[in-house]
Amino acid sequence: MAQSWTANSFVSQQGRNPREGEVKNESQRAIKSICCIGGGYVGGPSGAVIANRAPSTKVTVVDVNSDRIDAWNSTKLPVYEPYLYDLVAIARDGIPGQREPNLFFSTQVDEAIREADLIFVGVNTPTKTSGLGAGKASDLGWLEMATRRIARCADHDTIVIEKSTVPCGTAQDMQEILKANAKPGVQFEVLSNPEFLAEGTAISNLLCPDRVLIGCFETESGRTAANRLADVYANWVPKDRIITMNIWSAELSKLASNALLAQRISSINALSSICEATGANIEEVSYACGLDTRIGPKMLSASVGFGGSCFKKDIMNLTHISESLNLPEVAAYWKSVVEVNEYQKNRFTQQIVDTMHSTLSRKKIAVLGFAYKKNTGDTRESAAISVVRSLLDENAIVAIYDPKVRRNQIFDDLKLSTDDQRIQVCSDPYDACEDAHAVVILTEWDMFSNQEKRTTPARLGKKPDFEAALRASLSDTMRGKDPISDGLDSGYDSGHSYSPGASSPDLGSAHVRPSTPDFVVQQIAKPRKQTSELSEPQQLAQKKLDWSRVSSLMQRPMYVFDGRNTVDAQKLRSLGFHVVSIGSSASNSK
Ligand SMILES: NC(=O)c1ccc[n+]([C@@H]2O[C@H](COP(=O)([O-])OP(=O)(O)OC[C@H]3O[C@@H](n4cnc5c(N)ncnc54)[C@H](O)[C@@H]3O)[C@@H](O)[C@H]2O)c1
Ligand SMILES: O=c1ccn([C@@H]2O[C@H](COP(=O)(O)OP(=O)(O)O[C@H]3O[C@H](CO)[C@@H](O)[C@H](O)[C@H]3O)[C@@H](O)[C@H]2O)c(=O)[nH]1
Repeated sequence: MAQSWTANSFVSQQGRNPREGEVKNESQRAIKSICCIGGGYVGGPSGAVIANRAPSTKVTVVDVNSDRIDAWNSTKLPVYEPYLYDLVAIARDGIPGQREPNLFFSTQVDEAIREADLIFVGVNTPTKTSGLGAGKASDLGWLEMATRRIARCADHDTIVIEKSTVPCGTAQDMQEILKANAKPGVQFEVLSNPEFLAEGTAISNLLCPDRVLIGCFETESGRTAANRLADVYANWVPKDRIITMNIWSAELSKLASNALLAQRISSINALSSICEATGANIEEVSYACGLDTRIGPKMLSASVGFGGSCFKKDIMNLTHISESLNLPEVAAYWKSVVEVNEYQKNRFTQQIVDTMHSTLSRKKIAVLGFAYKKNTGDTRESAAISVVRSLLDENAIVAIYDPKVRRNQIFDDLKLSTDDQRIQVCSDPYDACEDAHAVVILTEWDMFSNQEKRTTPARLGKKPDFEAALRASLSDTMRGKDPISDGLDSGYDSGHSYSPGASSPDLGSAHVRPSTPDFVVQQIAKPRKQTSELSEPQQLAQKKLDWSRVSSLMQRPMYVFDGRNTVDAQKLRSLGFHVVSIGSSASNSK
């Protein structure tokens, strides 16, 4: 695979974004038709948001999986994501008298390719399970198939966007495949536009992204294509958040972001085991560390381990790339992030067994939550899969409740037949808890929490103004001089992320999530009024678990193992539960 690891980004080479000051020409005319290949967790929500924010553009999401497409065309979408249904309904069905439908879901892949000016390729790129690089490298088979299909079908110049997460150099490969197979006279320009949405908050992330990265080849046609894609995003994303850079930087930035995020979780999880072995409490440690603005509070919640389809896959891919570049120490560094995650899952199960008198044999364990995180029905790489498997190995009977994961999915993930008597999948959490010896919380669904707001960190007031504080501190010694305007060296470390005069960053809860912007709430308010239904997130919020009722149903002694620090342990202890939380010392658990 062709790779250019030394290429500098346009931003650093030119000292400015290359989009600045460029004049639009004919080849930059507005994009009229967009195709998203791959109608999964990325393609579906991305298509819905583009269609919603660019109502004069036709957006067609295509997939080879007809069940998925049927679901996108129904009222039961194939993925659960707060506010997704509302956005899909507006763009797919239109609003009488206000807007025409401009979002379509189809299996007619060739037709959608032919019609499109711009094609997002958001197909799956899972870790290879066999062959060279098995367990580490990405399987690029689906991406290559989609690329060849574009080359075969497109009959006019088309911009092809690599949306899937891929190793560096993949865009170059796509460009070569397209060029070699193009119809006469048809030109393609490949861009990298990695997606940073997190499931459960996809709509917020897509509507209000921290940044949009557009990587392009350093040619005139590359920059023109990047500008045209930037114009699509400019329908709703502020221009300063749309960053253009070289294509390899964009590809690597995606893997790098995930690796850095996962590394924080493995770091805090490694610290959680030190807390358990001492008298420290991980929530307090996480809060204290997160107040340092260089560290910040996000992605610092200790847990039973990270899951999801991305972190492990992308870090193993980075490991593989490092090995291929003969950088074994770098490979070992990133691999250790995944190893600590495995350790955390095993450690949690070990705690359950140790606490329950070293045997789970024939004991009923209620598992609350099976998805890899709240607000999604996705179970890919969920920590729950390995924990439940270990519980079964200990001969426990496991009753599972999750508000969004389908019954068959759970059996598939556990590789068990649906008539296996050791597993009960319950549609009611109280059925799962009835006669249980222990409750194990594996997903942080708000409905399991017994506290108003999850996690301890309180919002702090605005950070004191640096200049004012400096003036106040030095006024005595300066004898009338102004320490700032008179050029006193403050000794301030410019490496700090906090710069004098800048406003304080958000110091909210450890698992900070952006809220849905007002313009979405206004739009979705209309269909809701007609049906007077509650949105799905609202319905879920109303189903809060009654822990007193749970206590009346369980066997004695009652254990709660909180793998997500979701409950207020003190409150549960007052109801007679014995609570074991991640990262609290055993002496605090009684
Ligand atoms: N899930 C996330 O939160 C997330 C976030 C950012 C980036 N990503 C990346 O985005 C990509 C897609 O992820 P996902 O979670 O949406 O995957 P997914 O498995 O949910 O969806 C991929 C879809 O692509 C379809 N597909 C595969 N080959 C096709 C082809 N040739 N033509 C038409 N359809 C085809 C599949 O049938 C499937 O429905 C991956 O590279 C992933 O790493 C995922
Ligand atoms: O403080 C935290 C935050 C998260 N998690 C866990 O980490 C996993 C991943 O969480 P999150 O990052 O919120 O979800 P993903 O949907 O996997 O999103 C990640 O992976 C996507 C796919 O590449 C990227 O686009 C996103 O930016 C990146 O956050 C989940 O199991 C969480 O429960 C923790 O244990 N502690």
